[in-house]
Amino acid sequence: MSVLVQSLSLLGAMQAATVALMLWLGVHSDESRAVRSLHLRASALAVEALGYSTVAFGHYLPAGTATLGGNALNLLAQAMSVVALRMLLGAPLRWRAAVAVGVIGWVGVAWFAAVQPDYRSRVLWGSVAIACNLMLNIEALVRGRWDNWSRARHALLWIFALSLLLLVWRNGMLWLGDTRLDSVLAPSSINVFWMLLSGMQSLFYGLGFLLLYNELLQRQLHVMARVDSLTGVPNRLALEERFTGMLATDAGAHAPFCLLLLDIDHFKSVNDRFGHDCGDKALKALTRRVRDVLRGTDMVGRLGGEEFIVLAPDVGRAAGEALAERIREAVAGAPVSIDDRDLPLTVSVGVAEAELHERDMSTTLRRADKALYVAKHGGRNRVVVAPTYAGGMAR
Ligand SMILES: Nc1nc2c(ncn2[C@@H]2O[C@H](COP(=O)(O)OP(=O)(O)OP(=O)(O)O)[C@@H](O)[C@H]2O)c(=O)[nH]1
Repeated sequence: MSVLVQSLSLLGAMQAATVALMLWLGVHSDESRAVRSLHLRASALAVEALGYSTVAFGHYLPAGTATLGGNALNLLAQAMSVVALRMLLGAPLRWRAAVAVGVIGWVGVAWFAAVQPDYRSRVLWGSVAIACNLMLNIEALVRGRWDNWSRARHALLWIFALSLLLLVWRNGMLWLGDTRLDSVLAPSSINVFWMLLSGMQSLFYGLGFLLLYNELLQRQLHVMARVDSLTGVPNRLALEERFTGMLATDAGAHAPFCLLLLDIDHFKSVNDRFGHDCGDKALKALTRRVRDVLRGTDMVGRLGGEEFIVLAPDVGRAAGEALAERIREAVAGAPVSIDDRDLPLTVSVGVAEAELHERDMSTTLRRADKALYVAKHGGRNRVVVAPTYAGGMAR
């Protein structure tokens, strides 16, 4: 079976153009870094498709166009891809390094094509430039936190490692093998394999890129779904997940932990007197005030409205009550400053120690809520501890 390199180039061009279209049209348009990186990668693929086309139609173009133009387009596409991947990963873009690699790569290729024609040296020079780009990609992938490792990162790393191997194989065959070639268009198994595999590599890289984008998006959504958009603290879902996690640890390690339910007193009057906007700022200020009292292991989150929850690990009923007192005093101790206005705030707190038979947050929350009700009816700005199942209401 014989395959023309030109036919494979045309196939490579069509593959790159198809993946480019998929990346362009497959995501909704917004100004996020991830979408911009995807569009940049799509543009790189479009440039790559042009590069393949110059090789495919090289015979119809003026002499030297396929070599000089094709390599220029290819190196440009590579530089764009490096920046795109780094943008997606949030790594420093290194676009100067990517452009420098492209320019130096192209000057070398042009030198060994026009000034001192030598096909093997030309390929070697171009390969070193491609290898530098691959190393920039690999560096972006392996930097950062290891708990960010994902299937997409592994897949991309494999694709880049195999691309490096392909470069080594091609140069090894050209320098050590018997075949003497003078062009990528010359009919030979080395050229056919090179063209076939490099075309597939850009296809796989495009798909790996999309996979990584998808994973990052899912991660972002996971985080967004657990943050209260007004105050920036964990929301109810995050609190429930943390509670369940603490319950599992508690069951294993027999360490007690407490849930504190905080409710701002007479918050309606803040909204009524100073407006909803001022009320929002008061909620943010209160969150900061509570955070300042807590240890690093405690978690404060917003249940909704003017209600907050504090989850305090390794804290029994007595220590939970003391913590709630500290929070109450910190809030009541000094007014919060909002728009040059000093606003006195107080909170009522219901405290409940989680019990081992409670399977999720709602049961403990119900007991804390009853304690909070008692605190509100006892005059507000106070702490009440919920009874254990066996005992009565504690003060
Ligand atoms: N600004 C602002 N107000 C909110 C938000 N969520 C809930 N509220 C307000 O919080 C107030 C809660 O009022 P109530 O449930 O009557 O409670 P309260 O006035 O704090 O009285 P007590 O809890 O009984 O001390 C209502 O006015 C809500 O509109 C919010 O996100 N922003």
